[in-house]
Amino acid sequence: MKTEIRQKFIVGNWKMHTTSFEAQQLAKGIVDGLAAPDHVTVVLCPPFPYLPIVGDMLRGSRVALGAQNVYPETEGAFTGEVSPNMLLDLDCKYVIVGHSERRHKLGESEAFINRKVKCALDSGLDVILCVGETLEQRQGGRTEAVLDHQLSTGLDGVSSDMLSHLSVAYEPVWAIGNDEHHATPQQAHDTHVLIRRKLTQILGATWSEELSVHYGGSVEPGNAAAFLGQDGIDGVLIGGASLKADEFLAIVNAGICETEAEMQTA
Ligand SMILES: O=C[C@H](O)COP(=O)(O)O
Repeated sequence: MKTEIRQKFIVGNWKMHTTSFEAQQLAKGIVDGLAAPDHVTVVLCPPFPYLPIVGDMLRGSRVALGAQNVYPETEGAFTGEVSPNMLLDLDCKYVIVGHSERRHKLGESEAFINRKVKCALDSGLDVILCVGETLEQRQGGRTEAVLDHQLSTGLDGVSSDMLSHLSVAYEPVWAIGNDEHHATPQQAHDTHVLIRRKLTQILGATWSEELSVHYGGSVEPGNAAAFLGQDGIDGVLIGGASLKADEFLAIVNAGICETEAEMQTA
């Protein structure tokens, strides 16, 4: 049985997928099919160019708009970058920071990710900070040390009055979009325990209990309930399965069922 009930999050990260038409249709399919009650937060993170189109589709619905990245300055000579204010101007509420694809494919450093976390929070965005170890790090027994470092540096200097706008997503790099290696719900749970312990050290017990910690890595309709049913997993960050409205909605429904089951046993 879960020890507490935190708001469930179901976040779709479309990564660098869809055309403008597909983005519009996908958002429409999700809005039309959604029956999420208040205790489930649903967020869609389309590519930057499609934020306005998707934002239009989400207006008046229960689905929030999020971005996949942000630059840690409010404005200036930063060719090709997008500021927190621009995201807010497009009605974004959330932003993903420190996704493993940006850490490993685009070389983002811990210090840069920390600047993004603080700038986005200070600007008024809600931040989803991603952390996770590579397969090599896991096999080398370094998972806990890697997560400790990512959390300590990522959250360095974040003031406590901003913490209600922060959540953490655990995404083992080896389990993302990977047909060969999948994390089991038990592995995800065990690592969430490590993360919660580290959050307690950094933020104190009260904030650690308040903060939502999500799981991401090959979540799909068939396994979503097993992940969402784990004690300490408060939501899921979905890549591939968020690109089909029916699959994404099935995962949202798994979140609704898990939360209602928890409410009955609380
Ligand atoms: O942001 C989402 C994660 O990278 C998970 O992606 P995936 O569901 O395709 O494994």
